[in-house]
Amino acid sequence: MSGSAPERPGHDPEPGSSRSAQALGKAISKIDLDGHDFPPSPAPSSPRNGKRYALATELVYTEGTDQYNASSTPIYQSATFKQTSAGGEGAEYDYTRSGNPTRTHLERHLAKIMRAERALVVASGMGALDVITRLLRPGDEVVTGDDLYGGTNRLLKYLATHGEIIVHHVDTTKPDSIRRVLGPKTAIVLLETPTNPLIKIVDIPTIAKLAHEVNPQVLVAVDNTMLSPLLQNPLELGADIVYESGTKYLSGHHDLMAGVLAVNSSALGEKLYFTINSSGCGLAPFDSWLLMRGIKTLKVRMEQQQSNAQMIAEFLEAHGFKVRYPGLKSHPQYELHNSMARGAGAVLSFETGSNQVSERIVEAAKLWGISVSFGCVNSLISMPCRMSHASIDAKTRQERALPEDIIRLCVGIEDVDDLIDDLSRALASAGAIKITPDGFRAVDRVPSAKLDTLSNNIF
Ligand SMILES: Cc1ncc(COP(=O)(O)O)c(C=O)c1O
Ligand SMILES: N[C@@H](CCSC[C@H](N)C(=O)O)C(=O)O
Repeated sequence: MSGSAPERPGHDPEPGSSRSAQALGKAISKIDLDGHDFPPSPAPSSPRNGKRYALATELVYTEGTDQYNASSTPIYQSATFKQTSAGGEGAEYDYTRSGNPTRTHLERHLAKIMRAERALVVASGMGALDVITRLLRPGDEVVTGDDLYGGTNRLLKYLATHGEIIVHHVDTTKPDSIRRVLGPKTAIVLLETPTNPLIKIVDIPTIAKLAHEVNPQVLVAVDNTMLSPLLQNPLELGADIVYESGTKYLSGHHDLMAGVLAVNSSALGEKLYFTINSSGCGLAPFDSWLLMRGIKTLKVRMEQQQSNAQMIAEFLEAHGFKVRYPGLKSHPQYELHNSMARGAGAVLSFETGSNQVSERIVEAAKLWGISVSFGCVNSLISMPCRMSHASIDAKTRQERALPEDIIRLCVGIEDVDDLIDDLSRALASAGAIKITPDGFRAVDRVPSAKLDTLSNNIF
């Protein structure tokens, strides 16, 4: 029999028939068979051109230029690169401080996932902030928050003391308090959101717009360490520079230190690169390789950490603790956070009303390691005022209403029931809970006057 098969409603054309070929042709006309719409990976220049894969795919998909097609980009553990001519013309690399193939591969991969024109990697998160602050000149002003990572506060204090930089610490949850200090001398507005450790949310789009209106030269820099590019893209919210501690979620295993910077202006990217090359803080080849490896599992790690964190936050809140976590509807800036981010992250904090009780909880926990930092696959517990934020003096901590008893939980990927059991045991043995007919409740040690002050102060 010749000719096409008769059309039968509800049935697919027979495979191999010309009708089936037509249907296939129609379907695949929508498919970019040669992949022309997709940028190579890592994208060499502007990853914003053309079609993009979903982030989950982009995180793991990379193509290198390795001569043996190595699946994992090799570690170019070499300080120098031989040149083919005395003038070194045409050579991409000469010296690892200036550039290294493993680092370049990582930077291009990061530019793609951070939706940036250019990404740069340095030796630590503080190194990244240091590179940004080298843009400042004596007399310049920086506007920043009153709840900041301790190390950030320390570097800014150093610059104020030794670098003739004027630093304004204001409540960045209130754009009006930023407006009041913005002026012609403002060079950088430096934001953290959620803040570490009070988990306050800062409105990046409103503040960026405001700062650029008052002074178009202002650079809005956002520390995105608490969320990572998986959950928030500050460049798309109006920031000029985003930086992160790669020591945290991006690497995920607490086995390296790294800092990441990303921008959408090539001129700004060149300035930052100039400082990195001049000061020699570029990330080493081995750490670049290790960070590249960590990034591939960012999504699976972060999703598990975040879902564990949500359950732990709800557990603590349900038992009467005052919990700070943007995944809780009780967070006063829940809506604002969700307007900017795709998730709440995995860092939360809570108070007990007593330094001694907090100390006992931290020391009684077993699965929760007593450690600074966050973003690791293991769960961590800490008292910020004694640990990560100890470099902020006690008087300043008090002025900024940083509760001394605050406990920070940085949730890992373990089984959530094990984490909750371990925490419950620690709460019980520290005397932080009392038995009730329905189970247990937090012992209320917070004086009501203090609670009023706290609720006026966002919480
Ligand atoms: C929010 C935040 N930003 C920056 C840093 C600095 O990163 P690093 O320790 O990699 O220098 C940290 C922690 O150290 C941090 O918590
Ligand atoms: N001793 C260190 C403390 C690092 S804190 C690391 C991390 N940002 C956190 O918030 O836990 C220092 O003085 O910097």
